[in-house]
Amino acid sequence: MSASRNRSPIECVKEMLGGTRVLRRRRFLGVSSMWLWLSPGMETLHWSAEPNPIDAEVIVLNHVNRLKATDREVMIKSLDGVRANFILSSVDAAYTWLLGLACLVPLGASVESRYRALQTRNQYDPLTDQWDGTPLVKCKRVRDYVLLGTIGRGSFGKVKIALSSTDRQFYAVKVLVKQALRKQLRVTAFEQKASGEPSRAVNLDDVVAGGGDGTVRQGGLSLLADGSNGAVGDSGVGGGGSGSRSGRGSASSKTDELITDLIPEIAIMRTLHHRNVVEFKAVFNDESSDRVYIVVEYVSRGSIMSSARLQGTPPLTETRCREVCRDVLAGLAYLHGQGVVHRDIKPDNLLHCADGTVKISDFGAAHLVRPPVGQPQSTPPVSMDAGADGSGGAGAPPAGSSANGQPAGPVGGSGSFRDPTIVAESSAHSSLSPCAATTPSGHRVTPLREMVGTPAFTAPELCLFRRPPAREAVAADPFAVDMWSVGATLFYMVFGQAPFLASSVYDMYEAVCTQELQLPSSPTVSPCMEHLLRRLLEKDPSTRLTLPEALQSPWLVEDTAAPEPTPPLPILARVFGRGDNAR
Ligand SMILES: Nc1ncnc2c1ncn2[C@@H]1O[C@H](COP(=O)(O)OP(=O)(O)OP(=O)(O)O)[C@@H](O)[C@H]1O
Repeated sequence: MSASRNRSPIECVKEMLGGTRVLRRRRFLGVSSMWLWLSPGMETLHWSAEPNPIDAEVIVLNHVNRLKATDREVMIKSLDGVRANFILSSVDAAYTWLLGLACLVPLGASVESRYRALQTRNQYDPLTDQWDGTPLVKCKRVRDYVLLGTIGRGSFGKVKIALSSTDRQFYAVKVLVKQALRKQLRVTAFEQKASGEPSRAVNLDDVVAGGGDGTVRQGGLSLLADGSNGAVGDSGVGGGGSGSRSGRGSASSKTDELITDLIPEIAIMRTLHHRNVVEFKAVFNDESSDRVYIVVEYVSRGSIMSSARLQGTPPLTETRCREVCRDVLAGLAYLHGQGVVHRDIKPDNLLHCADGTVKISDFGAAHLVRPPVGQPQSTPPVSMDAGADGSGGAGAPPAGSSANGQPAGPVGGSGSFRDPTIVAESSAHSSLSPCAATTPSGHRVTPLREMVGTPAFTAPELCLFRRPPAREAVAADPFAVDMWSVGATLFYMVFGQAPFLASSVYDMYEAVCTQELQLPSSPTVSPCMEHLLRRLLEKDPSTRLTLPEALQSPWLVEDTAAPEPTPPLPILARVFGRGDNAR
């Protein structure tokens, strides 16, 4: 029996969300290659020859009255008169799509398969399905999210795909192991002290470890922040959703506030809303398993590339690099406008949706250097150099914090809790609590820690051994570090290798700081792209291309001015019947 026959419908649906390359049969013109994918809400099927399509064709699955698979071909027909035939890469793939689609079309639709009767489609409920042989009811739950398979691994833990039992959509859940976080926050505390930032990290060790003061570990799951508007109750973690309700006292609430506020990834992500930035959904603190769960939008095609190897990765075409670069710069323009430096832009942290849109992910190294544009500063500025002896700066507490360095109440923008179990809400207006400082020009910034991000993509001014000049450079334009990373990422995408190669982390930092940039001879890139790469990878941040300049670079805009001719997409409805391809 082939692999796909063992797949549950929900696994087929997950594959359809990521999309696949297909040949589309056209009556007179043979076949044409295109991308086929399921919408995140699982209501419509789309196909297009182009990534980022504005004219993708669509079938509303609720209108489908016939599905048929024969060998590698899947035929879909709808009551609207739309009919489409797709040839998949294998018989298995065709069966996977048929089985997935069969769950999503009306029960009255006829579903024909040469291979097997599709009994499972009657009254299909994904929550009664199984994942990898385990019934969903037995899978671990985090509140309403049923944790399914692992889709990625990072330094703090795994990233899981999860199904929400409320809206029945997929999400990505980042599982942070508090032990790893605690180590990181200790480092942060040390760095804050070394850099003269007023350190709030005095409580972190106890807080993140849970139970450090003997009162916070109460064996329950709490929602720390969410991105929705609905009221939220408390429930637990466990098989079948029978979690225990935790009686959370003030110590636990305080723990939650501190975790939400002090894990920068959470504090920053919950304020962000942009089509090129992965959307935050919720965060839970599980006191019993020593984990924090961050729920975010599921980006179904995953990373655009893995940079696990420094060289030898198959490169992307220059055209695809341009599309990715446009999306990344649009996302970064938004982030920088919000006062956020990402600091870990690399191919692995750029995720692509089924329709080809690229989203910036992983805010684990992100830093808020100033309030969003247009938002008043809420604390008196502190001199960048103040407190270099570790005394905690000029004595001004961070925004939103009390004099003793504890967060002062809710950190959500509304300033009040909707529900006692919600510690803070996702809000575009949330005020974070950075430790502030001012540049000589009066621009308020937060000192940036050195040695963040990934060495091959890290800007020279963040390299540890160049500390004294680097600090000035970072203060002058803290956002320039992201522009370097965009340059290094673009280099990696087009050449399949990092701009500087080295055999150790130290050598890599040295190469980044001192080695001259050499472009490989193959593949050849356009002069405009070469110019952009060289300008982004300028070692001196004061002469490096800025984001507004990059957005105007000829390489990026040339294609907009004169788009490559693309043949109009054939609309099968015109061939086979009445068309209804409007989105
Ligand atoms: N929202 C998402 N949708 C789909 N896949 C995701 C999502 N978030 C993360 N992933 C996958 O998980 C991998 C690891 O995620 P992430 O980079 O957030 O973890 P991390 O611990 O921050 O990693 P790092 O060690 O690079 O800091 C990503 O490279 C990606 O493949």
